[in-house]
Amino acid sequence: MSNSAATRTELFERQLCVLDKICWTLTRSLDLNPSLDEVLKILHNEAEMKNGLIALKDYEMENLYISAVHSDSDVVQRAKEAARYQQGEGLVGSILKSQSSLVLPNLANEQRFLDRLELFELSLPFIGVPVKDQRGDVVGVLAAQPTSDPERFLAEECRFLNMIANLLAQLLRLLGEVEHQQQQLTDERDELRRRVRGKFGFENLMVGHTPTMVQMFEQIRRVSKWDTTVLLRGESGTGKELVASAIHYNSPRAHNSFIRLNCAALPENLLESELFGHEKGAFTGATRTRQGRFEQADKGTLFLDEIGEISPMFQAKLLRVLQEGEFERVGGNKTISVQVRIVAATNRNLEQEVRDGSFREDLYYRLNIMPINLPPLRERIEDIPELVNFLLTKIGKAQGRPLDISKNAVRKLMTHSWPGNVRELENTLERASIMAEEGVIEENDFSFNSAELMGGNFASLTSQSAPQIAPPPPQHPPQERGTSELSGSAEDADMDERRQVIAALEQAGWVQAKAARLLNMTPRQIAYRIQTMNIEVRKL
Ligand SMILES: Nc1ncnc2c1ncn2[C@@H]1O[C@H](COP(=O)(O)OP(=O)(O)OP(=O)(O)O)[C@@H](O)[C@H]1O
Repeated sequence: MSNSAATRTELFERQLCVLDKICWTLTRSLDLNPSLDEVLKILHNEAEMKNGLIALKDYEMENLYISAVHSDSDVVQRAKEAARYQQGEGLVGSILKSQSSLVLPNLANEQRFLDRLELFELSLPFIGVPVKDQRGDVVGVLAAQPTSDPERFLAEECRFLNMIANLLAQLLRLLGEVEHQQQQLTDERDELRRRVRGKFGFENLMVGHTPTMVQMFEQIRRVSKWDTTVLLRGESGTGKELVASAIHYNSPRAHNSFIRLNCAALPENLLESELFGHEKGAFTGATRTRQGRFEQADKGTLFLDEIGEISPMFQAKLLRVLQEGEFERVGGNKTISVQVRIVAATNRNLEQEVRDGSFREDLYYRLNIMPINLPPLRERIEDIPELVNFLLTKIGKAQGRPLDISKNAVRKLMTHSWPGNVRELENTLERASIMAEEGVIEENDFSFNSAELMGGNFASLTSQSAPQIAPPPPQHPPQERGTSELSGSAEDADMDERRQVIAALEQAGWVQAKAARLLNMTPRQIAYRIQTMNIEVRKL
Protein backbone atom coordinates (compact mmCIF):
# COMPACT_ATOMS: atom_id res chain seq x y z
CA MET A 1 0.00 0.00 0.00
CA SER A 2 1.83 3.01 -1.24
CA ASN A 3 -0.37 5.93 -0.21
CA SER A 4 -3.41 6.37 1.98
CA ALA A 5 -5.81 7.15 -0.93
CA ALA A 6 -4.90 3.95 -2.78
CA THR A 7 -5.12 2.00 0.42
CA ARG A 8 -8.52 3.47 1.16
CA THR A 9 -9.71 2.46 -2.31
CA GLU A 10 -8.37 -1.03 -1.77
CA LEU A 11 -10.05 -1.17 1.59
CA PHE A 12 -13.39 -0.10 0.10
CA GLU A 13 -13.08 -2.63 -2.69
CA ARG A 14 -12.42 -5.38 -0.21
CA GLN A 15 -15.28 -4.23 1.98
CA LEU A 16 -17.66 -4.23 -1.00
CA CYS A 17 -16.73 -7.81 -1.84
CA VAL A 18 -17.22 -8.83 1.77
CA LEU A 19 -20.58 -7.05 1.99
CA ASP A 20 -21.70 -8.81 -1.16
CA LYS A 21 -20.75 -12.15 0.32
CA ILE A 22 -22.44 -11.44 3.65
CA CYS A 23 -25.64 -10.27 1.88
CA TRP A 24 -25.65 -13.49 -0.07
CA THR A 25 -25.16 -15.54 3.11
CA LEU A 26 -27.94 -13.76 4.98
CA THR A 27 -30.49 -14.03 2.20
CA ARG A 28 -29.80 -17.71 1.66
CA SER A 29 -31.05 -19.02 5.00
CA LEU A 30 -33.40 -18.12 7.83
CA ASP A 31 -31.46 -20.28 10.24
CA LEU A 32 -30.11 -17.71 12.66
CA ASN A 33 -27.14 -19.29 14.41
CA PRO A 34 -25.36 -20.81 11.38
CA SER A 35 -25.87 -17.50 9.53
CA LEU A 36 -24.25 -15.53 12.35
CA ASP A 37 -21.34 -17.97 12.55
CA GLU A 38 -20.85 -17.61 8.81
CA VAL A 39 -20.82 -13.79 9.00
CA LEU A 40 -18.03 -13.86 11.61
CA LYS A 41 -16.10 -16.41 9.60
CA ILE A 42 -16.26 -14.20 6.46
CA LEU A 43 -15.11 -11.19 8.52
CA HIS A 44 -12.18 -13.19 9.79
CA ASN A 45 -11.15 -14.80 6.51
CA GLU A 46 -11.82 -11.98 4.07
CA ALA A 47 -12.02 -8.67 5.92
CA GLU A 48 -9.07 -9.06 8.30
CA MET A 49 -11.39 -8.74 11.30
CA LYS A 50 -10.36 -11.12 14.07
CA ASN A 51 -12.18 -12.34 17.17
CA GLY A 52 -15.66 -11.49 16.01
CA LEU A 53 -18.59 -11.57 18.42
CA ILE A 54 -22.35 -11.17 18.05
CA ALA A 55 -24.48 -10.70 21.16
CA LEU A 56 -28.28 -10.60 20.98
CA LYS A 57 -30.92 -9.23 23.29
CA ASP A 58 -32.77 -11.58 25.63
CA TYR A 59 -36.11 -9.80 25.89
CA GLU A 60 -37.17 -11.59 29.06
CA MET A 61 -33.94 -10.96 30.96
CA GLU A 62 -33.36 -7.51 29.45
CA ASN A 63 -29.68 -8.31 28.83
CA LEU A 64 -27.44 -9.58 26.03
CA TYR A 65 -26.29 -13.15 25.51
CA ILE A 66 -23.50 -14.26 23.19
CA SER A 67 -25.01 -15.77 20.08
CA ALA A 68 -21.83 -16.31 18.02
CA VAL A 69 -18.05 -15.91 18.42
CA HIS A 70 -15.27 -16.59 16.01
CA SER A 71 -12.45 -18.22 17.88
CA ASP A 72 -10.62 -21.49 17.78
CA SER A 73 -10.24 -21.52 21.53
CA ASP A 74 -12.32 -23.99 23.54
CA VAL A 75 -12.21 -21.63 26.50
CA VAL A 76 -14.06 -19.00 24.50
CA GLN A 77 -16.65 -21.47 23.24
CA ARG A 78 -17.32 -22.59 26.82
CA ALA A 79 -17.41 -19.07 28.24
CA LYS A 80 -19.82 -18.09 25.48
CA GLU A 81 -22.52 -20.36 26.93
CA ALA A 82 -22.52 -18.58 30.27
CA ALA A 83 -21.64 -15.00 29.38
CA ARG A 84 -24.36 -12.37 29.70
CA TYR A 85 -24.00 -8.60 29.64
CA GLN A 86 -26.25 -6.27 31.58
CA GLN A 87 -26.60 -2.66 30.46
CA GLY A 88 -23.30 -0.88 31.02
CA GLU A 89 -21.43 -4.07 31.87
CA GLY A 90 -18.12 -4.49 30.01
CA LEU A 91 -17.58 -3.20 26.48
CA VAL A 92 -20.61 -5.04 25.08
CA GLY A 93 -22.89 -3.76 27.87
CA SER A 94 -21.60 -0.22 27.33
CA ILE A 95 -22.69 -0.33 23.68
CA LEU A 96 -26.13 -1.57 24.79
CA LYS A 97 -26.38 1.32 27.21
CA SER A 98 -24.97 4.11 25.02
CA GLN A 99 -26.71 2.77 21.87
CA SER A 100 -23.69 3.92 19.85
CA SER A 101 -20.53 2.48 18.37
CA LEU A 102 -17.36 2.09 20.40
CA VAL A 103 -13.95 2.36 18.73
CA LEU A 104 -10.82 1.75 20.83
CA PRO A 105 -7.30 1.90 19.31
CA ASN A 106 -6.17 -0.66 21.85
CA LEU A 107 -7.59 -2.45 24.86
CA ALA A 108 -4.60 -2.38 27.15
CA ASN A 109 -5.67 0.68 29.13
CA GLU A 110 -9.38 0.26 28.81
CA GLN A 111 -11.10 0.28 32.23
CA ARG A 112 -14.42 -1.13 30.96
CA PHE A 113 -12.77 -4.17 29.39
CA LEU A 114 -13.57 -7.22 31.58
CA ASP A 115 -11.99 -9.96 29.39
CA ARG A 116 -14.58 -12.45 30.62
CA LEU A 117 -14.49 -14.37 27.34
CA GLU A 118 -10.71 -14.30 26.94
CA LEU A 119 -11.48 -13.55 23.29
CA PHE A 120 -10.04 -10.11 22.54
CA GLU A 121 -6.33 -9.33 22.19
CA LEU A 122 -4.95 -6.38 24.15
CA SER A 123 -2.60 -5.34 21.35
CA LEU A 124 -5.34 -4.92 18.76
CA PRO A 125 -7.96 -2.18 18.33
CA PHE A 126 -11.58 -2.95 19.20
CA ILE A 127 -14.68 -1.93 17.25
CA GLY A 128 -18.16 -2.63 18.62
CA VAL A 129 -21.40 -1.46 16.98
CA PRO A 130 -25.03 -1.72 18.02
CA VAL A 131 -27.55 -3.73 16.00
CA LYS A 132 -30.73 -1.66 16.01
CA ASP A 133 -34.30 -2.54 15.13
CA GLN A 134 -36.55 -0.29 13.01
CA ARG A 135 -37.49 1.76 16.08
CA GLY A 136 -33.82 2.38 16.82
CA ASP A 137 -33.72 0.11 19.90
CA VAL A 138 -30.57 -1.93 20.42
CA VAL A 139 -31.29 -5.62 19.80
CA GLY A 140 -27.69 -6.78 19.63
CA VAL A 141 -24.00 -5.93 19.39
CA LEU A 142 -21.46 -6.81 16.71
CA ALA A 143 -17.78 -6.52 17.66
CA ALA A 144 -14.43 -7.47 16.10
CA GLN A 145 -10.72 -6.55 16.03
CA PRO A 146 -9.24 -5.19 12.77
CA THR A 147 -5.76 -6.52 12.11
CA SER A 148 -4.40 -4.81 8.97
CA ASP A 149 -2.79 -1.40 9.27
CA PRO A 150 -5.44 -0.76 11.84
CA GLU A 151 -4.94 2.66 13.33
CA ARG A 152 -5.33 4.53 10.07
CA PHE A 153 -8.81 3.38 9.00
CA LEU A 154 -10.66 2.70 12.21
CA ALA A 155 -13.52 5.06 11.25
CA GLU A 156 -13.93 3.29 7.88
CA GLU A 157 -13.84 -0.12 9.52
CA CYS A 158 -16.44 1.07 12.05
CA ARG A 159 -18.74 2.30 9.25
CA PHE A 160 -18.27 -1.06 7.54
CA LEU A 161 -19.28 -2.99 10.69
CA ASN A 162 -22.31 -0.70 11.02
CA MET A 163 -23.42 -1.73 7.53
CA ILE A 164 -23.14 -5.36 8.52
CA ALA A 165 -25.03 -4.63 11.73
CA ASN A 166 -27.85 -3.20 9.58
CA LEU A 167 -27.94 -6.38 7.54
CA LEU A 168 -28.12 -8.40 10.76
CA ALA A 169 -30.98 -6.19 11.95
CA GLN A 170 -32.83 -6.96 8.70
CA LEU A 171 -32.37 -10.67 9.27
CA LEU A 172 -33.61 -10.42 12.85
CA ARG A 173 -36.65 -8.41 11.76
CA LEU A 174 -37.47 -10.96 9.08
CA LEU A 175 -37.15 -13.82 11.53
CA GLY A 176 -39.37 -11.98 14.01
CA GLU A 177 -42.01 -11.48 11.30
CA VAL A 178 -41.88 -15.11 10.23
CA GLU A 179 -42.27 -16.20 13.84
CA HIS A 180 -45.11 -13.75 14.35
CA GLN A 181 -46.89 -14.94 11.22
CA GLN A 182 -46.42 -18.55 12.23
CA GLN A 183 -47.91 -17.75 15.64
CA GLN A 184 -50.81 -15.93 13.98
CA LEU A 185 -51.45 -18.89 11.70
CA THR A 186 -51.39 -21.28 14.67
CA ASP A 187 -53.77 -19.01 16.61
CA GLU A 188 -56.09 -18.72 13.61
CA ARG A 189 -56.03 -22.47 13.10
CA ASP A 190 -56.88 -23.09 16.78
CA GLU A 191 -59.64 -20.50 16.66
CA LEU A 192 -61.10 -22.02 13.47
CA ARG A 193 -60.97 -25.46 15.03
CA ARG A 194 -62.77 -24.15 18.09
CA ARG A 195 -65.38 -22.45 15.93
CA VAL A 196 -65.87 -25.48 13.72
CA ARG A 197 -66.23 -27.65 16.78
CA GLY A 198 -68.59 -25.19 18.37
CA LYS A 199 -70.71 -24.73 15.31
CA PHE A 200 -70.64 -28.10 13.70
CA GLY A 201 -69.28 -30.23 16.53
CA PHE A 202 -72.42 -32.10 17.35
CA GLU A 203 -73.49 -32.51 13.76
CA ASN A 204 -70.13 -34.02 12.90
CA LEU A 205 -70.03 -36.23 15.95
CA MET A 206 -73.59 -37.10 16.81
CA VAL A 207 -76.91 -37.31 15.08
CA GLY A 208 -80.48 -37.21 16.33
CA HIS A 209 -83.42 -34.95 15.64
CA THR A 210 -86.04 -36.22 18.08
CA PRO A 211 -87.11 -33.62 20.67
CA THR A 212 -85.17 -35.35 23.48
CA MET A 213 -81.98 -35.29 21.42
CA VAL A 214 -82.45 -31.69 20.30
CA GLN A 215 -82.97 -30.70 23.92
CA MET A 216 -79.86 -32.64 24.90
CA PHE A 217 -77.76 -30.91 22.22
CA GLU A 218 -78.93 -27.57 23.58
CA GLN A 219 -77.93 -28.62 27.10
CA ILE A 220 -74.48 -29.66 25.85
CA ARG A 221 -74.04 -26.36 24.04
CA ARG A 222 -74.90 -24.37 27.14
CA VAL A 223 -72.96 -26.39 29.67
CA SER A 224 -69.83 -26.54 27.52
CA LYS A 225 -69.00 -22.90 28.13
CA TRP A 226 -68.61 -23.36 31.87
CA ASP A 227 -66.42 -25.42 34.15
CA THR A 228 -69.42 -27.03 35.84
CA THR A 229 -69.25 -30.71 36.71
CA VAL A 230 -71.56 -32.71 34.46
CA LEU A 231 -73.15 -36.07 35.22
CA LEU A 232 -74.17 -38.04 32.14
CA ARG A 233 -76.86 -40.59 32.76
CA GLY A 234 -77.94 -43.22 30.32
CA GLU A 235 -77.77 -46.88 29.42
CA SER A 236 -74.69 -48.46 27.96
CA GLY A 237 -74.05 -47.45 24.36
CA THR A 238 -76.27 -44.35 24.37
CA GLY A 239 -73.31 -42.09 23.61
CA LYS A 240 -72.14 -40.89 27.02
CA GLU A 241 -68.49 -40.85 26.04
CA LEU A 242 -69.35 -39.07 22.82
CA VAL A 243 -71.25 -36.39 24.75
CA ALA A 244 -68.35 -36.03 27.20
CA SER A 245 -65.95 -35.37 24.32
CA ALA A 246 -68.45 -32.99 22.66
CA ILE A 247 -68.59 -31.01 25.93
CA HIS A 248 -64.80 -30.87 26.13
CA TYR A 249 -64.19 -29.89 22.51
CA ASN A 250 -66.83 -27.19 22.64
CA SER A 251 -65.43 -25.74 25.85
CA PRO A 252 -62.70 -23.15 26.44
CA ARG A 253 -60.54 -26.12 27.55
CA ALA A 254 -60.67 -27.64 24.06
CA HIS A 255 -56.96 -27.07 23.38
CA ASN A 256 -56.01 -28.98 26.55
CA SER A 257 -56.32 -32.71 27.22
CA PHE A 258 -59.46 -34.79 27.26
CA ILE A 259 -58.64 -37.80 29.43
CA ARG A 260 -60.99 -40.70 30.08
CA LEU A 261 -61.02 -43.43 32.67
CA ASN A 262 -63.44 -46.29 33.05
CA CYS A 263 -63.77 -46.71 36.80
CA ALA A 264 -65.28 -50.18 36.43
CA ALA A 265 -62.38 -51.55 34.46
CA LEU A 266 -59.81 -51.56 37.26
CA PRO A 267 -59.52 -52.99 40.77
CA GLU A 268 -59.37 -50.37 43.51
CA ASN A 269 -55.60 -50.28 44.06
CA LEU A 270 -54.91 -49.87 40.36
CA LEU A 271 -57.67 -47.31 40.05
CA GLU A 272 -56.00 -45.20 42.71
CA SER A 273 -52.60 -45.16 41.02
CA GLU A 274 -54.23 -44.70 37.63
CA LEU A 275 -56.11 -41.62 38.81
CA PHE A 276 -53.59 -40.07 41.17
CA GLY A 277 -50.33 -41.47 39.75
CA HIS A 278 -47.60 -43.02 41.84
CA GLU A 279 -44.07 -42.36 43.01
CA LYS A 280 -41.18 -44.57 42.02
CA GLY A 281 -41.05 -47.58 44.37
CA ALA A 282 -44.58 -46.98 45.72
CA PHE A 283 -45.34 -50.66 45.11
CA THR A 284 -43.79 -53.67 43.40
CA GLY A 285 -43.47 -52.87 39.73
CA ALA A 286 -43.53 -49.10 40.19
CA THR A 287 -40.13 -48.68 38.59
CA ARG A 288 -40.63 -45.01 37.83
CA THR A 289 -42.75 -42.08 38.93
CA ARG A 290 -45.92 -41.82 36.88
CA GLN A 291 -48.48 -39.07 36.47
CA GLY A 292 -52.09 -40.05 37.05
CA ARG A 293 -55.08 -39.10 34.95
CA PHE A 294 -55.86 -36.12 37.15
CA GLU A 295 -52.46 -34.61 36.41
CA GLN A 296 -52.71 -35.46 32.71
CA ALA A 297 -56.08 -33.71 32.58
CA ASP A 298 -54.83 -30.53 34.28
CA LYS A 299 -56.56 -27.52 32.66
CA GLY A 300 -58.54 -29.98 30.55
CA THR A 301 -61.39 -32.42 31.12
CA LEU A 302 -61.42 -35.76 32.93
CA PHE A 303 -64.18 -38.14 31.90
CA LEU A 304 -64.92 -40.63 34.66
CA ASP A 305 -67.02 -43.37 33.10
CA GLU A 306 -68.98 -45.80 35.31
CA ILE A 307 -68.60 -43.59 38.36
CA GLY A 308 -71.28 -45.62 40.16
CA GLU A 309 -68.91 -48.58 40.34
CA ILE A 310 -66.36 -47.16 42.78
CA SER A 311 -66.18 -48.42 46.34
CA PRO A 312 -67.21 -46.22 49.31
CA MET A 313 -63.55 -45.94 50.35
CA PHE A 314 -62.56 -44.67 46.96
CA GLN A 315 -65.57 -42.36 46.87
CA ALA A 316 -64.08 -40.54 49.89
CA LYS A 317 -60.75 -40.09 48.10
CA LEU A 318 -62.44 -38.81 44.98
CA LEU A 319 -64.58 -36.41 46.99
CA ARG A 320 -61.48 -34.76 48.39
CA VAL A 321 -60.03 -34.07 44.95
CA LEU A 322 -63.36 -32.76 43.69
CA GLN A 323 -63.70 -30.46 46.71
CA GLU A 324 -60.15 -29.23 47.02
CA GLY A 325 -58.57 -29.93 43.63
CA GLU A 326 -55.67 -31.54 45.55
CA PHE A 327 -54.28 -35.02 46.01
CA GLU A 328 -51.06 -36.96 46.58
CA ARG A 329 -49.57 -39.56 44.27
CA VAL A 330 -49.63 -43.12 45.67
CA GLY A 331 -46.51 -43.47 47.81
CA GLY A 332 -45.89 -39.72 47.81
CA ASN A 333 -46.49 -36.95 50.30
CA LYS A 334 -46.26 -33.91 48.05
CA THR A 335 -49.68 -32.34 47.55
CA ILE A 336 -50.46 -31.76 43.90
CA SER A 337 -53.01 -29.17 42.78
CA VAL A 338 -54.91 -29.43 39.52
CA GLN A 339 -57.65 -27.59 37.67
CA VAL A 340 -59.70 -30.30 36.08
CA ARG A 341 -63.22 -30.21 34.76
CA ILE A 342 -65.06 -33.39 35.62
CA VAL A 343 -67.57 -35.08 33.39
CA ALA A 344 -68.80 -38.29 35.03
CA ALA A 345 -71.11 -40.95 33.65
CA THR A 346 -73.22 -43.71 35.06
CA ASN A 347 -76.04 -45.98 34.08
CA ARG A 348 -76.86 -46.74 37.70
CA ASN A 349 -79.70 -45.35 39.77
CA LEU A 350 -77.45 -43.27 42.01
CA GLU A 351 -80.38 -41.90 44.05
CA GLN A 352 -81.32 -45.44 45.03
CA GLU A 353 -77.70 -46.20 45.87
CA VAL A 354 -77.52 -43.12 48.07
CA ARG A 355 -80.68 -44.32 49.86
CA ASP A 356 -79.14 -47.79 50.23
CA GLY A 357 -75.98 -46.25 51.61
CA SER A 358 -73.68 -47.63 48.91
CA PHE A 359 -73.00 -44.22 47.33
CA ARG A 360 -71.96 -41.20 49.41
CA GLU A 361 -74.56 -38.48 49.44
CA ASP A 362 -71.97 -35.67 49.48
CA LEU A 363 -70.23 -37.11 46.43
CA TYR A 364 -73.58 -37.53 44.69
CA TYR A 365 -74.33 -33.81 45.17
CA ARG A 366 -70.82 -32.89 43.99
CA LEU A 367 -71.33 -34.84 40.78
CA ASN A 368 -74.97 -34.17 40.11
CA ILE A 369 -74.59 -30.43 39.58
CA MET A 370 -75.61 -30.57 35.94
CA PRO A 371 -77.17 -33.91 35.00
CA ILE A 372 -77.77 -34.74 31.33
CA ASN A 373 -79.96 -37.73 30.48
CA LEU A 374 -79.21 -39.68 27.32
CA PRO A 375 -82.34 -41.38 26.04
CA PRO A 376 -82.14 -45.08 25.11
CA LEU A 377 -82.42 -45.81 21.40
CA ARG A 378 -85.73 -47.68 21.79
CA GLU A 379 -87.31 -44.39 22.92
CA ARG A 380 -86.19 -42.60 19.78
CA ILE A 381 -86.63 -45.15 17.04
CA GLU A 382 -87.33 -42.26 14.61
CA ASP A 383 -83.62 -41.39 14.80
CA ILE A 384 -82.64 -44.79 13.39
CA PRO A 385 -82.66 -43.90 9.65
CA GLU A 386 -80.45 -40.87 10.29
CA LEU A 387 -78.18 -42.85 12.58
CA VAL A 388 -77.92 -45.67 10.03
CA ASN A 389 -76.79 -43.22 7.34
CA PHE A 390 -74.30 -41.62 9.68
CA LEU A 391 -72.88 -44.93 10.92
CA LEU A 392 -72.72 -46.46 7.42
CA THR A 393 -70.68 -43.49 6.22
CA LYS A 394 -68.33 -44.03 9.18
CA ILE A 395 -68.04 -47.80 8.58
CA GLY A 396 -67.72 -47.26 4.81
CA LYS A 397 -64.82 -44.88 5.38
CA ALA A 398 -63.05 -47.49 7.48
CA GLN A 399 -63.67 -50.16 4.83
CA GLY A 400 -62.68 -47.82 2.01
CA ARG A 401 -65.91 -48.33 0.00
CA PRO A 402 -69.35 -46.70 -0.13
CA LEU A 403 -72.11 -48.59 1.72
CA ASP A 404 -75.84 -48.47 1.16
CA ILE A 405 -78.86 -50.09 2.76
CA SER A 406 -82.31 -51.07 1.47
CA LYS A 407 -85.49 -49.48 2.86
CA ASN A 408 -86.72 -52.86 4.13
CA ALA A 409 -83.49 -53.37 5.99
CA VAL A 410 -83.87 -49.99 7.73
CA ARG A 411 -87.48 -50.88 8.58
CA LYS A 412 -86.30 -54.12 10.14
CA LEU A 413 -83.79 -52.21 12.26
CA MET A 414 -86.62 -49.98 13.48
CA THR A 415 -88.51 -52.96 14.87
CA HIS A 416 -85.64 -54.05 17.08
CA SER A 417 -85.45 -52.96 20.72
CA TRP A 418 -81.68 -52.19 20.89
CA PRO A 419 -80.71 -53.05 24.46
CA GLY A 420 -77.13 -52.13 23.56
CA ASN A 421 -78.32 -48.83 22.04
CA VAL A 422 -76.26 -47.02 19.38
CA ARG A 423 -73.20 -49.19 19.99
CA GLU A 424 -75.25 -52.30 19.22
CA LEU A 425 -76.68 -50.62 16.10
CA GLU A 426 -73.16 -49.77 14.97
CA ASN A 427 -71.92 -53.33 15.58
CA THR A 428 -74.95 -54.79 13.81
CA LEU A 429 -74.36 -52.59 10.76
CA GLU A 430 -70.68 -53.46 10.72
CA ARG A 431 -71.45 -57.18 10.76
CA ALA A 432 -74.11 -56.75 8.06
CA SER A 433 -71.77 -54.74 5.85
CA ILE A 434 -69.36 -57.66 5.85
CA MET A 435 -72.19 -59.96 4.71
CA ALA A 436 -73.16 -57.47 1.99
CA GLU A 437 -70.45 -58.20 -0.52
CA GLU A 438 -71.76 -55.68 -3.04
CA GLY A 439 -71.93 -52.99 -0.38
CA VAL A 440 -75.75 -52.81 -0.20
CA ILE A 441 -77.17 -54.13 3.06
CA GLU A 442 -80.42 -56.13 2.80
CA GLU A 443 -82.64 -57.25 5.66
CA ASN A 444 -81.30 -60.81 5.51
CA ASP A 445 -77.79 -59.57 6.21
CA PHE A 446 -78.62 -58.93 9.88
CA SER A 447 -77.81 -61.48 12.53
CA PHE A 448 -79.28 -60.33 15.80
CA ASN A 449 -78.20 -62.16 18.87
CA SER A 450 -81.05 -64.38 20.09
CA ALA A 451 -81.15 -62.56 23.43
CA GLU A 452 -81.86 -59.33 21.58
CA LEU A 453 -84.66 -60.94 19.58
CA MET A 454 -86.26 -62.15 22.79
CA GLY A 455 -87.55 -58.64 23.30
CA GLY A 456 -84.14 -57.08 23.58
CA ASN A 457 -83.63 -58.08 27.17
CA PHE A 458 -80.59 -60.01 28.20
CA ALA A 459 -82.20 -60.59 31.57
CA SER A 460 -84.43 -63.24 30.00
CA LEU A 461 -81.34 -65.37 29.60
CA THR A 462 -80.51 -65.28 33.26
CA SER A 463 -84.00 -66.17 34.46
CA GLN A 464 -82.95 -69.71 33.45
CA SER A 465 -79.36 -69.42 34.55
CA ALA A 466 -79.00 -67.15 37.51
CA PRO A 467 -77.62 -69.48 40.21
CA GLN A 468 -74.19 -68.69 41.62
CA ILE A 469 -72.78 -71.94 40.36
CA ALA A 470 -74.10 -73.01 37.00
CA PRO A 471 -76.03 -76.29 37.12
CA PRO A 472 -74.92 -79.09 34.81
CA PRO A 473 -76.54 -78.79 31.39
CA PRO A 474 -79.95 -80.55 31.25
CA GLN A 475 -79.78 -84.10 29.93
CA HIS A 476 -81.78 -84.39 26.74
CA PRO A 477 -82.66 -87.71 25.21
CA PRO A 478 -80.74 -88.45 22.07
CA GLN A 479 -82.45 -86.84 19.11
CA GLU A 480 -82.58 -87.27 15.40
CA ARG A 481 -80.20 -84.88 13.75
CA GLY A 482 -82.89 -82.97 11.86
CA THR A 483 -85.02 -82.49 14.98
CA SER A 484 -82.09 -81.39 17.08
CA GLU A 485 -81.37 -78.62 14.60
CA LEU A 486 -84.94 -77.40 14.89
CA SER A 487 -85.59 -77.72 18.60
CA GLY A 488 -82.05 -77.18 19.80
CA SER A 489 -79.87 -79.62 21.73
CA ALA A 490 -78.13 -79.00 25.04
CA GLU A 491 -75.05 -78.23 23.04
CA ASP A 492 -76.95 -75.66 20.97
CA ALA A 493 -78.33 -74.12 24.14
CA ASP A 494 -74.81 -73.88 25.53
CA MET A 495 -73.64 -72.32 22.31
CA ASP A 496 -76.51 -69.83 22.47
CA GLU A 497 -75.66 -68.91 26.00
CA ARG A 498 -72.01 -68.59 25.11
CA ARG A 499 -72.90 -66.30 22.21
CA GLN A 500 -75.08 -64.21 24.50
CA VAL A 501 -72.32 -63.82 27.06
CA ILE A 502 -69.90 -62.83 24.30
CA ALA A 503 -72.46 -60.40 22.84
CA ALA A 504 -72.97 -58.82 26.24
CA LEU A 505 -69.21 -58.55 26.75
CA GLU A 506 -68.88 -57.04 23.32
CA GLN A 507 -71.54 -54.46 24.07
CA ALA A 508 -69.99 -53.70 27.39
CA GLY A 509 -66.64 -53.06 25.75
CA TRP A 510 -65.38 -56.22 27.52
CA VAL A 511 -65.92 -54.70 30.94
CA GLN A 512 -67.11 -57.73 32.86
CA ALA A 513 -68.98 -55.84 35.58
CA LYS A 514 -70.96 -54.02 32.92
CA ALA A 515 -71.68 -57.16 30.90
CA ALA A 516 -72.83 -58.86 34.09
CA ARG A 517 -75.38 -56.10 34.60
CA LEU A 518 -76.66 -56.45 31.06
CA LEU A 519 -77.20 -60.13 31.73
CA ASN A 520 -78.58 -59.48 35.19
CA MET A 521 -75.79 -61.55 36.69
CA THR A 522 -73.37 -60.90 39.48
CA PRO A 523 -69.73 -60.28 38.54
CA ARG A 524 -68.89 -63.69 40.03
CA GLN A 525 -71.46 -65.41 37.84
CA ILE A 526 -70.13 -63.88 34.66
CA ALA A 527 -66.54 -64.62 35.64
CA TYR A 528 -67.56 -68.25 36.24
CA ARG A 529 -69.23 -68.46 32.82
CA ILE A 530 -66.31 -66.86 31.05
CA GLN A 531 -64.09 -69.50 32.58
CA THR A 532 -66.30 -72.54 32.01
CA MET A 533 -67.33 -71.47 28.51
CA ASN A 534 -63.71 -70.94 27.59
CA ILE A 535 -64.30 -67.40 26.44
CA GLU A 536 -61.14 -65.63 25.56
CA VAL A 537 -61.28 -62.24 27.25
CA ARG A 538 -60.23 -59.85 24.55
CA LYS A 539 -59.47 -56.66 26.38
CA LEU A 540 -60.30 -54.74 29.48
N1 LIG B 1 -76.14 -39.84 18.75
C1 LIG B 1 -75.14 -40.53 18.21
N2 LIG B 1 -74.77 -40.28 16.95
C2 LIG B 1 -73.77 -40.98 16.37
N3 LIG B 1 -73.09 -41.96 16.97
C3 LIG B 1 -73.39 -42.25 18.23
C4 LIG B 1 -74.43 -41.54 18.91
N4 LIG B 1 -74.52 -42.05 20.16
C5 LIG B 1 -73.58 -43.01 20.25
N5 LIG B 1 -72.90 -43.13 19.10
C6 LIG B 1 -71.84 -44.11 18.81
O1 LIG B 1 -72.15 -45.29 19.54
C7 LIG B 1 -70.99 -45.87 20.12
C8 LIG B 1 -71.15 -45.96 21.64
O2 LIG B 1 -71.16 -44.66 22.20
P1 LIG B 1 -70.43 -44.33 23.60
O3 LIG B 1 -69.21 -45.19 23.75
O4 LIG B 1 -70.29 -42.89 23.69
O5 LIG B 1 -71.55 -44.89 24.60
P2 LIG B 1 -71.52 -44.92 26.20
O6 LIG B 1 -72.86 -44.48 26.65
O7 LIG B 1 -70.34 -44.17 26.70
O8 LIG B 1 -71.34 -46.45 26.47
P3 LIG B 1 -70.80 -47.16 27.83
O9 LIG B 1 -71.70 -46.72 28.94
O10 LIG B 1 -70.98 -48.60 27.49
O11 LIG B 1 -69.38 -46.77 27.97
C9 LIG B 1 -69.83 -44.99 19.72
O12 LIG B 1 -69.20 -45.55 18.59
C10 LIG B 1 -70.48 -43.68 19.36
O13 LIG B 1 -69.72 -43.03 18.38
